Amino acid sequence: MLEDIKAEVYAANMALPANNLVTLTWGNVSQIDRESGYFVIKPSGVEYDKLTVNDMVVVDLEGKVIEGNLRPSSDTATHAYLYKMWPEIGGIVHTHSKWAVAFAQAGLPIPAAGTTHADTFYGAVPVADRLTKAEVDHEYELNTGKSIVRTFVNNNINPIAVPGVLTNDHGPFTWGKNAKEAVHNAIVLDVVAEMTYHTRQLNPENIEVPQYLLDRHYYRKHGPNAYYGQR
Ligand SMILES: O=C(CO)[C@@H](O)[C@H](O)COP(=O)(O)O
Repeated sequence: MLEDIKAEVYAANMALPANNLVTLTWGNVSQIDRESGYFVIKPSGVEYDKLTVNDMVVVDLEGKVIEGNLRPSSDTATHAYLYKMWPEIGGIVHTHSKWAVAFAQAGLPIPAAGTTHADTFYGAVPVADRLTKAEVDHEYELNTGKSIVRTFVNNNINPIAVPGVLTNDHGPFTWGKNAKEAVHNAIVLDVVAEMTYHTRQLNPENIEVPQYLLDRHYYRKHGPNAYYGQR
């Protein structure tokens, strides 16, 4: 099982540069095996063109390395916290995709400006609170995870309906049932960030998609009555 997940996580990590979501060694993808409680994540700081499936690191939810010779991603504690708090997610992606990072650095959420957004995110993609100096100085990555969950709890946002967030001053995290779906959501997030930036330039008065259209487009793809694509 973990060998299969290693292959999926490796492929998902390689999809980040392939889709222009990262530069250099930025970003990371993981996927959890809920039976064992272990998750597989990319190693820290390894160039993507040098990465191999055997470099993937298996860690437990405390971040302890279970299998692998390399240090796991520096964001491992963020992934672990999200897996602990949200048992229904199976894969997590962090990128530095440029349009989403622009919104994150501006401290702005990405509003649901159209159906492209609504297909994947049932509402605005929120921006988490700026971390305090104390949160950065001590357990930064864990506190990044806590800021994400706090944002969803305090704003009553369902993380399954809105599978992404902008960490303030930093960049996007997305998630899904597995690593592949989390990468899909990361791709959509950056596309809609760029679209929304231009939409706001053209007509800031017309930025929010009406609720009835948000409902139609989201539930066309999600939920028991979904009819998008093939069975
Ligand atoms: O946010 C950052 C750097 O600003 C990190 O998330 C890097 O983007 C990836 O780190 P590793 O996963 O290679 O440790």
